[in-house]
Parts: sequence; structure tokens; C-alpha cells
Amino acid sequence: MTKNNAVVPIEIPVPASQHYSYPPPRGTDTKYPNYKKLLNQLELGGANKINSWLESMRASSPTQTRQNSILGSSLVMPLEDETDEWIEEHPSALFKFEQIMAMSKGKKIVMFLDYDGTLSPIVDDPDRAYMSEAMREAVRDVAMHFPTAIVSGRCTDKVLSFVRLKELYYAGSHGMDIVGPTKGPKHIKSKTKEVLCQPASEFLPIIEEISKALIEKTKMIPGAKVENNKFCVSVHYRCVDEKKWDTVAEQVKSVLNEYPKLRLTQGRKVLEIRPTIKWNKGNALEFLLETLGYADSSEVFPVYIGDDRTDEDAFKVLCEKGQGIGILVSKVPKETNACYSLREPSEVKEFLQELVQWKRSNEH
Ligand SMILES: O=P(O)(O)OC[C@H]1O[C@H](O[C@H]2O[C@H](CO)[C@@H](O)[C@H](O)[C@H]2O)[C@H](O)[C@@H](O)[C@@H]1O
Repeated sequence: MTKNNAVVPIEIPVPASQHYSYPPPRGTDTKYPNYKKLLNQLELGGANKINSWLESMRASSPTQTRQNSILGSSLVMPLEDETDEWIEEHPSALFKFEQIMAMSKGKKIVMFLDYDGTLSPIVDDPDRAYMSEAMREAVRDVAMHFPTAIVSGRCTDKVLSFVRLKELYYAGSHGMDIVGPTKGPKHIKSKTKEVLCQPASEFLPIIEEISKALIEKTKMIPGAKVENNKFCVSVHYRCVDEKKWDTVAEQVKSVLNEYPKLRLTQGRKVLEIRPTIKWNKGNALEFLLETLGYADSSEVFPVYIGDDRTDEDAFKVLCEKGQGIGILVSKVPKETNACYSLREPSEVKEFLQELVQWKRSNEH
């Protein structure tokens, strides 16, 4: 096992036509350079010009076609052979299911699932991002067999109200609010809704304050929506006319300038304001593994499934630990530290169902 590889290479016979090198090589920094550069500009706080914010907001929403892009060819949808190449480098976790299970042999699988865009489809109204009953059943079944955590940018109570499963761990506010399960099978230790970790509790008043300021400053922008996620705040621009994205950027920037203890990150058509503390979904993953008794253990095989830029922090931890696998949910090629891909939530559901089936057929 090497530090840069998240998995132990295992040779499994596959037909020559489907033969990929394993572990799959990850995208290099030169592949999608502009996405990365633009997003970093914004998130590192180095962007003083609104143009940089705007470019970054567009870069995180790569939905333009080659014909209608206003940003130049490097930010448009990739060509077919670029997509093929990316899929070869990040093969479908469904297609490689047997291989993944072989890698986990003798280890304890622990599941980490992002919510929006992973368990529920992306929709215009964040308050209506429901998961299907079939998905809920799949997650419930997975949690019967493996310790399972939902890791989300949403506040814990909100994501809990969508998922409605008490047998899971929840790490809301990008991992800054972690609670344990209140019921479930024997691998679940805690039976009370115990707060396990809140590293940003001192920021509660300031988040409340900035949330109100952002509501005030964006209320005249049609379609803009502020969501208070308890330890962080989201400003949605999915429903804002693209011509007004600069206004969103200006207003958010003007408010954020007053709060040096807060910083900006980005998700899918959302600007996220959060404390400057070094805590992200990757730290939450490590914290949960430790809570489960798997700190520095080679006996564990974490599987993290997520679709968003903030999930990259968790993929990165797995890469650095040389443990388990990251699966990116995406229909389009993206710079990622994940090894595998799934195209959409329905494929996530299929993967979870296969996992349960595999576990049942391997039980003694
Ligand atoms: O970590 P996640 O669970 O993926 O949370 C990230 C953000 O997800 C939500 O926003 C996203 O989904 C919405 C509903 O489909 C969509 O309208 C929005 O454009 C997406 O960015 C959530 O509302 C945000 O607060 C989270 O930060």
C-alpha cells in the first residue's frame, strides 16, 4: 500500500476489452486546470475582484455546451473522448463492484454518504430535496449491515428530517455537528441522540448574525435564497438569472468582508460561508472512524460517496490514508481525488442495494 493510493492493488481477471490498470490513475492537475484555478482563487480568499468570483461561480456550474459558452473552450462541457478517458480513469463503481468487494475482503466496511446530489437529486428548491422511499430503504438496509454516516453541508436536523433514519450517524454543517444513532443493530453503540462533536460551537452567534445580514442584502435579487445551516450558511443562486450572478457575488462579498473569522467555499450553484477553523468533511470522516474504534486501523474499509466539491476533502483523506475508496457522483468529468464514479443518485441506490445483497450472500 502506498501513501498516494487509496487502495491495495488486486488483480482480478476481467475480459481484455474491460481491462483497466488498478488502482485507476487519478486525474492530473493539468487535466482541468481552469476549474481548479478559478475555484481556488475564490476559496482561498484571494479574489478581490468580482470578476474572479463570477468566473468561479460559473466554473462550479459547468453546464454550458461548446456552442453557448461565454467563458472560452476550457470551461465548457468536455468532448466525448475526454469523457471516455475520464471514465477509464474513474470507472463505474457498479461495473467494478466485484473488484471493490475483493479489496474490502477481511476488512470492516464503513459507509459515508453525502446527501444532496448523492441520495437525493438536485432540485431548484433546497427545501424540497426529498429522497425517494426506495433510496431510504436502501440506506436503511446498508445501515443494518455496516456502520453508516450521512455527511452533509446541511444542518444536522434538516438532513435528519429528510433521511428519517435513526440508525445512522449524522455529520451536518460540513461535519461541524456530529450526532450518533439512536437505534439500530449491534454495531451501533450509542442509543441516545448524543452530540459527539461540535468544533465550531463558538461561531453560532456570528453565523446567526451573518445569516440575517445575507438575507437582508440578497432579498432584492430574484431567486436568491439564504439557508442557515447552523454552523455555516448557504447562499443559493441556482434560481437567479445568470445576468444577476455578479450582484449575488457583490452582496455576499460585501457582507463577508465584515467577518474575518468566516470564509467562503463553493458547492453546486451555492456559496457557502463557514468558520475559518480547519475542519471539513475529511476531518468528520476521521473523527467518525475514531469513534467507531478504527483510528489508524488497517482493518477498516471506508467507502465515501459524494458529488460535491466539499466531498473532495473526504476523498483526499482516504487517498492520504491509503484506505478504502472514494466514489464521485457525476455525469461529467471533474477534477477529483475519488477513484470511482457513479452517474447519479439512482446508480448510488443500485450500488447500495448490491452491497446489501453481497453482504447477505456472504453471511455465514
Ligand atoms: O453536502 P451536501 O449534503 O451535498 O450539501 C451541500 C449543499 O446542498 C444543498 O444544496 C444543493 O442541493 C439543493 C437541492 O437539490 C440545490 O437546490 C442547490 O443548488 C445545491 O447546491 C443545500 O441546500 C446546501 O445548503 C448545502 O450546502
